[in-house]
This record gives sequence, structure tokens and C-alpha cells, in this order.
Amino acid sequence: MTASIIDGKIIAAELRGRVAAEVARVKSEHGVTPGLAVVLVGSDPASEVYVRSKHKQTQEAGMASFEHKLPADVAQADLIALVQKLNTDPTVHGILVQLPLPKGLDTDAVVNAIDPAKDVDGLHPTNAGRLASGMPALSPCTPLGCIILTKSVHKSLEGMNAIVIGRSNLVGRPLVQLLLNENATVTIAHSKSRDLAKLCAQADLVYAAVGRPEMVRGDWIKPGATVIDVGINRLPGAEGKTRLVGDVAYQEALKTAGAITPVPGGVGQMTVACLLVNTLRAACAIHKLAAPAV
Ligand SMILES: NC(=O)C1=CN([C@@H]2O[C@H](COP(=O)(O)OP(=O)(O)OC[C@H]3O[C@@H](n4cnc5c(N)ncnc54)[C@H](OP(=O)(O)O)[C@@H]3O)[C@@H](O)[C@H]2O)C=CC1
Ligand SMILES: Nc1nc(=O)c2c([nH]1)NC[C@@H]1CN(c3ccc(C(=O)N[C@@H](CCC(=O)O)C(=O)O)cc3)C=[N+]21
Repeated sequence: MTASIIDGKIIAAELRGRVAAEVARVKSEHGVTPGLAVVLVGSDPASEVYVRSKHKQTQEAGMASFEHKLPADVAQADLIALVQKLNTDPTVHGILVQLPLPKGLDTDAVVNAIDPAKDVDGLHPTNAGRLASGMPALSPCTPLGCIILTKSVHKSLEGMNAIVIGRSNLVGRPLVQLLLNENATVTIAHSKSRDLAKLCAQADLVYAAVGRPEMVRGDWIKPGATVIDVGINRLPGAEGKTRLVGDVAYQEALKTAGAITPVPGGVGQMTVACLLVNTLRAACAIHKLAAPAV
């Protein structure tokens, strides 16, 4: 069997189209232009890929995009002061602080300083707690994108066996919560899990969010399973360039999976599109408008 390829580019473009239409409506009917502020401290290769596409796509959707680049040795107090300024800036509806932060900065303190109403990454404990309690919340973009991609293959995830490999606050944990909301049966694996291959073999849905290039092998995958590869790993490529690979051995998995996301062109595309969705949602909630139809 050769897996069908889940085209994140197309699915994300459709979603961005719906966001752009709603942004145009909110602007003309209510005079509100949703605005996203991105804070990048120092330089991290994975973060830079993300920042590039975010800026462009935010503007293409008709939103305002603000970028704040700070040096890696910025003082904690100055970073928090910037977040607090963005909290009170009426043109900003979404605040995203790129992670990981350079050593020496207290990530929890920075995330906790973000106004939960503007927390488009869904990282603030208020949003994480609301999601875990089954309440409406701003949820992290990558897990939201994973669910949309899965639903492009399976209308309902009810009763399906899912495995999420990785338990970070940004990806693994919130993805588990969203899968529970879809009534999937979820196994959570991490660096201390035993016999990942055996755990994977039982899963109809495999989510790899580890940060280890091609760790998940083709023969771990149950024939016909849907594989969602979250990993973005940069490896040295031809002619001194770098190439991106996922956490799944793609060529191997193609042979056993029923459907699979490529890297690039899969989950990463959806992360940016869902960030636009969250910014639009935040803007509507802040201005007490009805939730957008996206
Ligand atoms: N496509 C996209 O839009 C995005 C992609 N990413 C990518 O996704 C990947 C994961 O990101 P993120 O969640 O932030 O990473 P983290 O480093 O925060 O978390 C990695 C998780 O993987 C687990 N892990 C590490 N080694 C193993 C192992 N050998 N076996 C099983 N589990 C293991 C860790 O377990 P433990 O908790 O025990 O340490 C941890 O829970 C990265 O490649 C990142 O670049 C991230 C965000 C968005
Ligand atoms: N607070 C915070 N929130 C995040 O969501 C967050 C973060 N920090 N830090 C870095 C990681 C990584 N991440 C990516 C998102 C999209 C692409 C993306 O657009 N990928 C394209 C690749 C484009 C190319 O080829 O260059 C694709 O996969 O098709 C990549 C990486 C979000 N992250």
C-alpha cells in the first residue's frame, strides 16, 4: 500500500482564505483590524522559519503584523515590560513569544505575563487549564492544525486509538486534550516510555512531536494508520544548504500508513494558518463580537 499524502499547503490555504474573508467583514462592519505581535528573542533556526511565514501570511489575511526582535541577552524585566505594553496596546489582539527563549530567561514568568485574552499560542495556564477542563479556550496552533489535518481523512475520531509521542506544553499535551474532546482513546508517550514501536502498532492515529529526525520507523506503523508528523528538524543538505525532515521516517512510513503528512508542507503550514484563526478569534472576543465563522 502507498499512503495518500495529506496536503497541508492546500488545507492551510483554504483556511487562510476563510480567515481573510472574515477579517474583511470584521473590518468593514465593526472597524476592527485584528493585530498580531510576535516577539523573537535571540535567534533559533526553527523559530526563524516560523517568523518569516507568519509575517507574510498575517498581512495577506488583512491583519496587522508587529514584529519585536530582542537580543539574546535582553534583561528578563525588559522582556516582561514589552509583554505588558503589548497587553495594553489596543491595536494588538494576539501576542506570541517565540519559544524556546535563550538560556537565562524564565519562560514561565514570560508566558504568565501574557494577557490570557491575547494568548494566541494557548500557553498561559488559564488557557491550558480551560482546555484541560473541557472549557472554551485559546488552544495552541499546532495541535489545532493536527486535528484539522486528521479530520481531512476521518470525519469522526470517536473511538479511534491515537498515540501522541511528546508531552510538551506547546504540542503534545494540548494535542492530547483536543483528541479527548474528539472522543479518541489516547496514549501519551515520552522519553521514558517503553517499547514505542509496540505502542505505535496499536494506533489508528500516530502523532510524532519529539524533535528527533526520523525516529518513528515505517515498521512501527499499523497498516493503514494515519500519521501526522509534527517534527521540524533541520539537517545539513546538498551544497551546504539545510533540509527539513520530520520525526517520522517518511519514505518508510509511506509504505505502511494509509495517510501521512509531509515535512515541509504538512503540519507547519497549518500552525501558521491556525495562528491567524486564533488572532481573529481573540480580536472578536476582545471587541465582544460574535465568534468568527472559520
Ligand atoms: N510543525 C510545527 O508547526 C511545529 C513543529 N514543532 C516541532 O515538533 C517537535 C517537538 O516540538 P516540542 O513539543 O516543542 O519539543 P520539546 O522538546 O518541548 O518536547 C519533545 C517531547 O518529546 C519527548 N521525547 C524526546 N525524546 C524522546 C524519545 N526518544 N522517545 C519518546 N519521546 C521523546 C520528550 O519527552 P520528555 O517530556 O520525557 O522529555 C518531550 O515530551 C520539534 O521537532 C519541533 O521543531 C514544534 C512546534 C510547531
Ligand atoms: N511560541 C511558539 N509557538 C510556536 O508555535 C512555535 C514556537 N514558539 N517556536 C518554534 C516552533 C516551530 N514552529 C513552526 C511553525 C511553522 C513552520 C512552518 O511554516 N513550516 C513550513 C516550512 C517552510 C520552509 O520550508 O521553510 C512547513 O512545514 O511547510 C515551522 C515551524 C512553531 N513553533
